[in-house]
Amino acid sequence: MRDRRRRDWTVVIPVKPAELGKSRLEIPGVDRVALARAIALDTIEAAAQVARVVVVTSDPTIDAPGIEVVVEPAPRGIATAVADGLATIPRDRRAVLLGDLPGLQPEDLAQALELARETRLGAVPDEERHGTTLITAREGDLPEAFGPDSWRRHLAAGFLELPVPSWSTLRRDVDRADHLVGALGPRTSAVLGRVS
Ligand SMILES: Nc1nc2c(ncn2[C@@H]2O[C@H](COP(=O)(O)OP(=O)(O)OP(=O)(O)O)[C@@H](O)[C@H]2O)c(=O)[nH]1
Ligand SMILES: C[C@H](OP(=O)(O)O)C(=O)O
Repeated sequence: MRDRRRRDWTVVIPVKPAELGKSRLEIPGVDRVALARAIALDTIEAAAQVARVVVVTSDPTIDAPGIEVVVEPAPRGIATAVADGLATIPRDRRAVLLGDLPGLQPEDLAQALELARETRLGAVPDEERHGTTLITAREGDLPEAFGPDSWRRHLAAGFLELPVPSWSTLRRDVDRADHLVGALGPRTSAVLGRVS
């Protein structure tokens, strides 16, 4: 029962083609394209353990068992990708998760989705509280505002902060090399030559 209740959320994850993704993540000796792909797949596979997952991408290598893929003809920006994904799912219990959380623990997403039942629009900031990693809508519109300084803009748009702990892995997005700390998913660890 508990598992069924969790999976009644649908999570849209937009993912740029790996060739273009994670452009700020140059690490000497590491294949950036492989790293970008691994980061996205670790995020997707963790999310798929606790929710229905719809990935929007134009990259055929971004796929995993049990997920649905909305094929983008070409990357046209995050807003268009999110809109394409949201258009394919029912208008209740839906969320958008960014695809750059390679240390995501499924339980942390499950906890946030449980908290999201208490508010119409919920959101989780990244550790620096500049960006946003997850937005949720219990029902109705989901007015995303991803992009630079998105946390401030999501709050202004009426999203309420979901009270996840400060140490939640949902808050640990990876944009720069110094963000690659702590436990990481198996694919990202393998590309970096670390033990997961
Ligand atoms: N499908 C799709 N996803 C996108 C697009 N633009 C951004 N994203 C995704 O949205 C999330 C946040 O994107 P960004 O921070 O802009 O890009 P990034 O690849 O993570 O990192 P940078 O290249 O360093 O900016 C990531 O999951 C991206 O893959 C797009 O045009 N199409
Ligand atoms: C898109 C952006 O994410 P970042 O560039 O930090 O991945 C955001 O937080 O809205």
